[in-house]
Order: sequence, then structure tokens, then C-alpha cells
Amino acid sequence: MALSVEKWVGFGSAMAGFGLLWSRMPEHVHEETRYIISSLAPMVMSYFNPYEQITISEYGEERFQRNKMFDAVSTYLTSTCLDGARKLKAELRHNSKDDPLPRIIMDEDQEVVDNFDGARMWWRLYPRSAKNLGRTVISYLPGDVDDEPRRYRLVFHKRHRQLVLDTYLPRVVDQWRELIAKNRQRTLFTNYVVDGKSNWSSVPFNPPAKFDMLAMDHAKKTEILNDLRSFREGKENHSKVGKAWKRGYLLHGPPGTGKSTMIGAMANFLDYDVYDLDLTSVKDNSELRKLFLDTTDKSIIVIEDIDAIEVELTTNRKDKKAANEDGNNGKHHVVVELSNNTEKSKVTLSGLLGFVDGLWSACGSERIFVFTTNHVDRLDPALTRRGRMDSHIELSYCRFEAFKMLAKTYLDITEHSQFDEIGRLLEETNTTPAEVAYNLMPFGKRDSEIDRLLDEIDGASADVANNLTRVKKRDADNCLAGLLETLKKAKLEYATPPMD
Ligand SMILES: Nc1ncnc2c1ncn2[C@@H]1O[C@H](COP(=O)(O)OP(=O)(O)OP(=O)(O)O)[C@@H](O)[C@H]1O
Repeated sequence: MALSVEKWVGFGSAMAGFGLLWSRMPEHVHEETRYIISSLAPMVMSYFNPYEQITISEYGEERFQRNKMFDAVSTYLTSTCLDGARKLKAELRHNSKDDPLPRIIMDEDQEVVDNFDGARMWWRLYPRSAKNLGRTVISYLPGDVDDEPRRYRLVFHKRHRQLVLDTYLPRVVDQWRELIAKNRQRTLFTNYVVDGKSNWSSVPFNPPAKFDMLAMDHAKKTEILNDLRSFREGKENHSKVGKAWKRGYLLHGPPGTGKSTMIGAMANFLDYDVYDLDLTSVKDNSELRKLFLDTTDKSIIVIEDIDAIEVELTTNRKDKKAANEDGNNGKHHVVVELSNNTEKSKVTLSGLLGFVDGLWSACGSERIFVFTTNHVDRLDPALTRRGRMDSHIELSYCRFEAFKMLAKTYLDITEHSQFDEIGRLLEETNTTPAEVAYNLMPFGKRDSEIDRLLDEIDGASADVANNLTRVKKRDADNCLAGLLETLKKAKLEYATPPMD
């Protein structure tokens, strides 16, 4: 008797359903009879059915964490078995400029066959079960079956069981790893709310910032780079001392001193993805947990302007007493007001800290947490204490050394007759690197003129090269003259006492 895979799966389900019905027989049927019949059905089914199956769900049993095996299978099937598929889906990636071809993937309810080492593997992608369809669903799984996530089902002959477990599935994972290493595109994730639930959305991320462009104290920069390098290579050191492989940085300093730029430089240096977490869109601690668990390894999780989030410390100074009375032992709770102000979120500071250095921080590895603030003094000490944030990095106003770095980056010069005066004024005013950089920015006219000259220079005429030097010098003179004006104005404002 030769039955197709689908028929066997159908037969199996029928037998299992039969077993379930028997197991739900009324009380008056003899207990022993019910037990025998309900346990017999699966045995009969497995005796006759030569096929076995493995289900790979998009989320783990607890629905907390994305199942990476699901991603591995998606990638593997897309790269290996699409030829036999009739229902496909096309997606154009966000970075379609770099990758102009649509990505073709398998559609839901499509079956494909993979031949591996003489064994046939049947794969099918089942859609997420729709909610509230008004139908009765009988399931052997605990939990809300209406909410069953998407899943792949692999069916194979039972004589290939060892091949599937020992060789085939590991190969699916290896191939997935190779492909993501090859096509790696750094990604920036941000959280958003749909139907009241938070999710991550992503865009390709190619921050232009590099550490050598960052205008800041040289020794401090070297220290940060060494710190990041030893973190990246520190897997064994962390496990030796029983520490989760993660690190927390607090970047603080006035607006425009390069905090966001530094995050971009960190992502470039480490080749990590960035998760930009907007706490005001997170409903409560359990949503925060889901978002954290959906982040991948080798990533930087950023909470920007943590002081500016509308937080209300329910156990701040005045409420601490009340909290102690209700048995909280003074634990801090940050309550984040949602933007519509009608609903109070229950994201607590202790919930947040649980991911930074509590139990949950051990889930996943190679993660960096970065908090940024313009007002370090306003932060709750629970957040800033040493050990919690491994490193506090202050980004500050632009002084002469930082200015020279910016002049090199923007104007390609290392000296100029105006440097001394600019240096003096920078010491006397609090000018941000952002303001200095703005004054050194090339303008459209200058760009096109230099581009034209650069094109012509291929002809290697000495005149063109001289012209290029002349135009660059003229632009440097103009930019530095503009910067001097700005600094002189700033000095006047700085020196003028505020009016009563
Ligand atoms: N230290 C720096 N080195 C080089 N460029 C800088 C530096 N600081 C600022 N800039 C320039 O200024 C722009 C704005 O800086 P950035 O957004 O990084 O500042 P920030 O400290 O994050 O500001 P905010 O607190 O307002 O978010 C950057 O795009 C960059 O061009």
C-alpha cells in the first residue's frame, strides 16, 4: 500500500482525532477501555505510517523568543529549493539601491521537496492561524491555538531519521550561517506599536561615522576603542568569571557633542546591528521583555535621552516612604507615560535594569547597552551606579585638539594661520563639535567645482592640480573665517550677563 505524504499526514491526524475523541468519552464508559483505546490509536498510526515529521515554529514554546531555526529554514529553502515551488512571494529590500533585485521567497501553504543524500524531504510553510474565525480547533498543544505562529513542517521517511537529525538539519543551519555572513547588512531596528503590541521594524544601517572622524580627546578615544576590542574578543573571559557577555555604556554630554555619532562609530567598529528602543512606546515590562528577547546577538541596544523620557518615579524621594510601607523596600519604579497620556505604562526601572544586568541579561550574548543623556545629574542613581553601566563616557564641548581633527576631516588641512585664534576662542566659549562641524561643511558650489577639477585631474595637467589646491585653500579660508565669526559672536554672548 503506497500512500502519499499528505494522505499519511491526513490519516495520522484522523487517527489522533479518533484517539482524542475516545479520551473524551463520557464517564460511564469503563475507565480502562477508554485508556486502552486512546493509547492504541497513536500506536496503530505510528506502526503503519512510515513517515515522521518535525515542526519548526516561528516562536519558541513560550512565545517569547523568535526561533532562529525558523529563520535558518527560510533562508535555506529560499536558496536551495525554490525551483519546484509554484507560489512565491517577492520582496524588495529597503536598500534596493545596493540590491536592486527583488528577493523571491516561498509563499505560505506552499510545499517544496528537497533531495538530500538520496532522501526526500518535504517542506511546507503553514500560515499563522487567524484569530476569531469562529471555528472550533481541536489541538493537543497547550495554550491559545488560535494564535499559533507560522511554522514549517518537515516530513521524511522514518528510516532517514538519523540522517535528518545528525546531518540534514545541522547542514540547514550551517548554510544559513554562511549566507548571513556573506550577505551581512547592518540593520537599525526601532520599536513600533501595532494593534497595541510592540514590534521591531528595521532598515538597513550604514552609519557614516568612524572613530577616526570623532572629534574628542585622543587618549579617551583610544581607551574606548581598547575597551570595545577587549569586549569583542572577551567571550572566554566573561564565561570564565561567570559574567554575561554584555557591556553597558552611559554616554553623556550636551546636545551636539557626538553621542549619536559615537553609537554609529561603535556599530561600524564592531559590525553590530543597532536596536533603538523607544521606551515611550512600550506598554509594560512583559512587552519590554519580548522586545529584548527578540533582539539578536552582536547588537547594540540604545535608549537615547533617557532623562527626557517622561518618567515619573513612583518611588522618588517623596513616594519612597509609601513604597517602603507597602513592602517594596524602596525599589524604584519608572512609570513611562504613553504619548496619549490616557494609559499608564508599567515599564519599571527595575524591569529595565533586569535586562541590563539582572537575570534576563544572561539571555543572549555579545550585547552592548548604550544609554544617552544630556543631563547625567537627573538620572536615578540606580541607573548610573558603577557596575551597572560599565563605562561612563563624557562627550564635551569642542576644544582645540578636537577642532584640529574636524579641520582634518572636513577641510583636509592640519594647519592654517587662523588656527591660533580659533583655538583661543574655543577655550573661551562652549561651542559644540556639531556647531564647528556645521561651519566647516562644504557647500554645494564648492563640491561641484572640486568634483569637476578632480575629474579633470585624470588628464594630469599641472594646471588642474594647481587649481584644485587653490580652490581647496580658498574654501578652507572661507570656512575658517565663518567659524571665527561664529566664535566671536559666541564669546560676546558668553560674556554678556543675562538681562533681569
Ligand atoms: N565629537 C564629534 N565629532 C565629530 N562630529 C561631531 C561630533 N559631535 C557632533 N558632531 C557632528 O554634529 C552632528 C550632530 O551630532 P550628534 O547627533 O552625534 O550629537 P548628540 O550629542 O547625539 O546630540 P543630541 O544630544 O542632540 O542627540 C553629527 O552629525 C556630526 O556631524
